[in-house]
Amino acid sequence: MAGVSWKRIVIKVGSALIAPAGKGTSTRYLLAIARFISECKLRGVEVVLVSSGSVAAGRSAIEFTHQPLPINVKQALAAIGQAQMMATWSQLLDWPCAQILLTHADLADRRRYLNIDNTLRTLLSHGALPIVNENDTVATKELRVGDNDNLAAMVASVVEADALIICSDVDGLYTANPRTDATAQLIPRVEALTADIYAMAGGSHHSTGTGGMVTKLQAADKATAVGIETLIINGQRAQSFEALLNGEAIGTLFAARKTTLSAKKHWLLHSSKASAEVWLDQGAAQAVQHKGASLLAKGVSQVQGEFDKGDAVWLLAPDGSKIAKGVSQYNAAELNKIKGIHSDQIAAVLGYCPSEVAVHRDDLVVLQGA
Ligand SMILES: Nc1ncnc2c1ncn2[C@@H]1O[C@H](COP(=O)(O)OP(=O)(O)O)[C@@H](O)[C@H]1O
Ligand SMILES: N[C@@H](CCC(=O)OP(=O)(O)O)C(=O)O
Repeated sequence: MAGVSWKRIVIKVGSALIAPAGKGTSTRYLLAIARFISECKLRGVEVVLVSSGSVAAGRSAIEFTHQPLPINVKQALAAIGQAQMMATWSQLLDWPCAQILLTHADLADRRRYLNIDNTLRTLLSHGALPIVNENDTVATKELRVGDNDNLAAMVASVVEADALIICSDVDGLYTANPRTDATAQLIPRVEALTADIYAMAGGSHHSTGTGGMVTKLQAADKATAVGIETLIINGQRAQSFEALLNGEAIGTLFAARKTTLSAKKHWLLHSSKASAEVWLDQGAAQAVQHKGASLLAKGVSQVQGEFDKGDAVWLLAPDGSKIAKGVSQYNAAELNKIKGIHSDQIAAVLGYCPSEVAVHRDDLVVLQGA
């Protein structure tokens, strides 16, 4: 394990640690985490904290009996609790704490993404501690990441962290949910996020948690894919942090994969939002998947969903499997008109031809295993 030889880390802290009683905030577990953060910073490691807990913190102010909480109520509680959660961290840390609230829409927009990147790096270079959470009060279903495990992986990718440390209320990934299966065994190291590994993960057992182990595996998948090693540790134990500082093995370590993707392609793959689908004919699917080719309008057989020029879209093989994600040079209506035709006929059909290709190879990522 790399221990404190890391240069930059992202630490994600779940609601169960911030609000062990299910509401309000408590320093019970945060004290050891704050000490760990301070020790890392003193040793020259840059730290970004992704902290959940605004909804749970807000619950101390207003009592709601409905379960699950309606979305508008969660948004109201987040608005109350975010300030309380930030204040609790600020009390425990001798460093300037900077609040960063993000939605998926912010990360999916290339310009906003670059601004987020700049702000985070500026804060780090000035010794501040960025504390990131989802902007729950403004995020609708379509705009949100939905859970802070995946958000933390995206943030780790933005700042090109060496490690993502997910602090939860369980020792790591077990072969099954240890709360329901007494025979479950802790897995100390995972080399690849296979279907067998995903099959081990269950949901959360408490009402403040989002996603349980499933979203932690998704986060590990995202982070390790871009070369960031990921750890799930028990943030309720102070010993977890002592072990990390001593470079001892703890929790579950997900080994980083070797990556050759550019930063732009990382963004495209993990942060850009794509919902529309562009279906390819067999020849185009082969060329995109195996020959590093751009997608020409001629190879497009069907366009499903709405998108603008510059939006990310999924590229599908004739059997409907997703083979790549790319930025379209045309909006959905235009691509529908020019699908199946040669590039030199685009101007005749549309009256203009801003691009010879529908998706340029530089703006396209082929999915691994596709
Ligand atoms: N295979 C598994 N190994 C470990 N924990 C699991 C597993 N499957 C489900 N879980 C559950 O996931 C929980 C942690 O996720 P969650 O409650 O969302 O925490 P957090 O608030 O830290 O994000 C554990 O407490 C456990 O109940
Ligand atoms: N953004 C939400 C937390 C969402 C979330 O992922 O919670 P958790 O599973 O406890 O990390 C909040 O601040 O309450």
